[in-house]
This record gives sequence, C-alpha cells and structure tokens, in this order.
Amino acid sequence: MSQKISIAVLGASGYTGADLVRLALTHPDIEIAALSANAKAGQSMADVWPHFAHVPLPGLVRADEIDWAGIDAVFGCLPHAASAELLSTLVGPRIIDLSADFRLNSAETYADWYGNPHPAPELLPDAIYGLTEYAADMLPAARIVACPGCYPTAALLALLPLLESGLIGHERITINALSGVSGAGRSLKEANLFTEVAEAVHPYGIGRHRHMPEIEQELSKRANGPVTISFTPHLVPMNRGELETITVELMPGKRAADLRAALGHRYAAAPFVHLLPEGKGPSTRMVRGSNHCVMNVFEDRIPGRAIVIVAIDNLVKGSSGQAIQNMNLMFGLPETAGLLAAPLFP
Ligand SMILES: NC(=O)C1=CN([C@@H]2O[C@H](COP(=O)(O)OP(=O)(O)OC[C@H]3O[C@@H](n4cnc5c(N)ncnc54)[C@H](OP(=O)(O)O)[C@@H]3O)[C@@H](O)[C@H]2O)C=CC1
Ligand SMILES: CC(=O)N[C@@H](CCC(=O)OP(=O)(O)O)C(=O)O
Repeated sequence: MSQKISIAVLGASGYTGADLVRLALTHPDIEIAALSANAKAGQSMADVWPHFAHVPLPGLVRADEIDWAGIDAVFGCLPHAASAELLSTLVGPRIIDLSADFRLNSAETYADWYGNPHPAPELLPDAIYGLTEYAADMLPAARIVACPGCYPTAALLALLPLLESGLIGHERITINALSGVSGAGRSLKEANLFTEVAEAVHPYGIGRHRHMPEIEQELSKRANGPVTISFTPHLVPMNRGELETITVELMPGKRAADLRAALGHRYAAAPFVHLLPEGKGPSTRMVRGSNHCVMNVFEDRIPGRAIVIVAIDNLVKGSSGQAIQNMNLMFGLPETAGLLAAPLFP
C-alpha cells in the first residue's frame, strides 16, 4: 500500500478502544487520525492511559469535533445504542463497529434483548457479521461491519465447523463461559471492584444473556435449521481472557476424533485459529494479548457426548484484534497485517 489507511477510534478512553490503539500503533498501514471520548474528551491519551504516557497520539475529542475529511475507516468502540446513534450520522468512512448494534438481523430481537429500540434499523440490511474466518468474501465490499461479541466469537469458531459438517446435534449444546473483568468495560460498577471480583468466580446473566440470540442466529444460519444453546457466563478474577467449555451431543456413529478432524480441516489455513495437539487443554495464557484462538476436543465419559474447549483474549480476537483483521480484508491488506505479535507470558 502506498498510502496509509487513516482511522478514527471512537471510545479510545475505553478498554477496546485502547487495545485498538495499541495494535494500530504497530500496524504498518494504519495512521491514527482521531480519537474520541465522552466524559474524558479534552484529556490526552497519556492522562487517561498510563501505558501510553510516552506515546505520541492525538488528543481525545468529542466525536462531533472530528473532521471526517480524509478518514477512511472508523472503529466504533462505544456502548450499544450510543454506537449506532453516532455511526449512523457518518457519511464517508467505512464503519467497523465493536458494539452489538449491527450484529442482530432483526430490530425487534435487538429491542427485546437490549431493552431499547434500535437507533438505526434502516442500516441493518447493510451490515455484515464480521466473524472474519467466515466473512472473508464479504469484507472487501462491506460498508458496515459488525464485529461479533467476545463470547460469540469463541463459541462460533468452535461450533460452526461441527454443525456445518453435521457432526453434532442442533440441541443440548451447553456453553460454560469464563471471562476476565475487562470484558465488562472500564466504567465504574460496584460488581467490578477488586474486592467484589477477587478470590471468587461469579456466574451472571444466568438463563438470559444478550449473547444467546447472537450465537443462535449465526449457528442457525449455517446449520441448515434452528440451533438452540444453553449459555452461562462467569466473571473470573483476571484482567483479560476468555475460555468456553462446550458440551455437545454427537450424531450417531460419530466420535470426538471426527470433531477434531473437522476443526483441523476447517482451520488448516487460518492464521489465527489453532487446533491443539490431541489431549492438550486450551488455556487463556496461550493467547493473552494476541489475536490467536486455541481449541481442542475431548471424549466425554458419557457416551454420545464430547467436550470442546476454546480460548481467546476478549480484547483482541474477541474485539479489537478481530476488528483490525476485518479492516485488513476490507482494504485489501494481508489478513495478518499488524496482528502477528506473539501472546504475552507470563
Ligand atoms: N470489553 C470487551 O471485552 C468487549 C467489548 N465489546 C463492546 O465494545 C464496546 C466498547 O466496550 P469497552 O471498550 O469495554 O467499553 P468501555 O466502557 O471501556 O469504554 C466505552 C467508551 O465509550 C465512550 N462513551 C461512553 N458513553 C458514550 C456516549 N454516550 N457517547 C460517546 N461515547 C461514549 C467512553 O468515553 P468516556 O471514557 O469519556 O466515558 C469510552 O471511551 C461496547 O459496545 C462493548 O459491548 C465487544 C467485545 C468485547
Ligand atoms: C465480563 C462481561 O461483562 N462481559 C460482557 C460481554 C462483553 C461483550 O462482548 O459485549 P458486547 O456484546 O456488548 O459487545 C457481558 O457479559 O456483558
């Protein structure tokens, strides 16, 4: 590329916005033109983020103060509803939204699960669902890309190949999910205080979490019929990372080894999705700070069932990394540009 892609990051004072900036700083084809905040507008990134204290970056402004001329892509790292309200007013930049606003195909389903009317239902038909490994063909022409939620990213990467190849049943799929606290965003909430979160694991959204309709929508599209899931998220005392343990029912005559073979085949050429060697359990420490996803399949001791385990970093493959992976394909760049940093350990 001769000219860099000029980007704006809306919500750069939040966790996904900051990780997007972190990744953009080492991307060879990105130039950061503008950064926005809401209450923190007027401050510098160094004021808001100690880890950027020595990094030259544009200051935080309100989104309506941004001069959009010459900006090629905007990353929306805003709360749902605020995101679609703001992005729907923009003409010009291609939109990569990390919020939930453009993920569900139906405005009615959105209103039911998010508790507010959809701010821009007329744009829903223009949005593509940006699970990159399944959206590559559609990204080059897309104007609006809805990046999947963090839990759906992990669940869909693990389950889609198994449903597409008819290896598992459409029902009795049980997803037990664990997330680091950054998944809840940077805003102050009593439930996210150190004293509340440390030394404990907290289930939440039990029986009803807004990622259920998203996961079912995308599984059902590709599984040739409706798929239902049971999904229970848990907050665990770590900063970032997400792990899902999924139990599935095998179709008659199928074994865990068939599931492993299907995943290995589907992701053989995928740069960020990895099937681990047989018997090796995925862990969040294998992906921390990186755009990688690791998974594996195990026999359950109950006949006819198998256990699939998948891990990602919620702030990278689960949000900002996948958003850049989508941008790369939208703009004709290599899928991996700026994203090949190895995970951070210890
Ligand atoms: N955290 C995660 O792991 C993931 C998050 N997401 C989604 O990404 C989006 C951002 O999440 P996250 O970074 O965690 O959130 P944060 O709460 O950390 O950050 C929110 C950002 O939005 C700004 N903001 C808040 N309200 C408004 C408003 N009314 N108008 C304009 N700007 C506003 C905030 O500015 P200020 O600081 O000035 O208030 C801040 O910059 C959300 O939709 C979230 O659901 C998706 C996948 C994973
Ligand atoms: C730990 C935690 O609270 N996680 C968030 C999910 C983060 C995410 O992906 O949210 P969006 O769908 O809103 O983008 C939650 O359960 O609401």
